Amino acid sequence: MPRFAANLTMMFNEHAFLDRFQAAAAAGFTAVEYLFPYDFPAELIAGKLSEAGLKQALFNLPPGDWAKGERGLAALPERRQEFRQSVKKAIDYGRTIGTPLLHMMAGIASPDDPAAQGSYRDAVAFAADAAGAEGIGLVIEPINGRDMPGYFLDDFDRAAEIITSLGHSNLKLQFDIYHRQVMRGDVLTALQAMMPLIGHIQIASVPKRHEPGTGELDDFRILRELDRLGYEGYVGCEYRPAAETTAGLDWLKNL
Ligand SMILES: O=C(O)[C@H](O)C(=O)CO
Ligand SMILES: [Mg+2]
Repeated sequence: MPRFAANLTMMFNEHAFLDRFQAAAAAGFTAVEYLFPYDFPAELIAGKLSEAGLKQALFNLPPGDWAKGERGLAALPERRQEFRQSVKKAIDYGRTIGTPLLHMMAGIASPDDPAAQGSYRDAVAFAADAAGAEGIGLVIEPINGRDMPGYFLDDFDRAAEIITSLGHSNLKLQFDIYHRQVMRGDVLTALQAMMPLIGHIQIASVPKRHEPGTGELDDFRILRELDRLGYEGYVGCEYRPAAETTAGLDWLKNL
């Protein structure tokens, strides 16, 4: 079975964020991911990882003003300077925390807008170069429009084309099984076809985004397929527990 990373933004919400590291370790996780560490000093996050004996799998670049509905800056040409500062901040955090991957969100913009398209491609190249210079990988993730209306990167094939055409060795796809099923289905075929491009995978049940094994997909068959396909990255558990987090972990114990 693949290596799993607890998503501390979605899971263990019974605890304050900084206490979730120990809670995840106590529940048997060896790695974590989360959206944003920026409310805390990077050194404090690094200390929590070390105390809990956890590996960092991934976190996101700053998204702009999340509370105001911003979901990334890369496709917003008027925000180029702020975007470039966000890349530096994420890399500074990544250097201190020790993450192998950073996820760059695209932003709320029309995928048909040529200015947004140009801004996004330039941003991906800039961020991949900057992260690569530090030995860090960059992933981009198609996100479905039901959960995130107006999100620029709303198509797996377009994400694959950007990755392939830009050709950065550290630029990979974040394949969220939940989003794939909501957007397009055809999960196993897409995983097989895109495996050379995939740097990170996430899982949650569809449609409720709860624990794997509680939705319309045979999540456990998909996880076995990842083994067969030779996937060696992490699977991020980016799901909202249906009830108390540890009470919902039988799916992991019974794998
Ligand atoms: O929502 C998701 O699936 C993404 O993984 C993310 O990082 C932004 O919410
Ligand atoms: Mg995701």
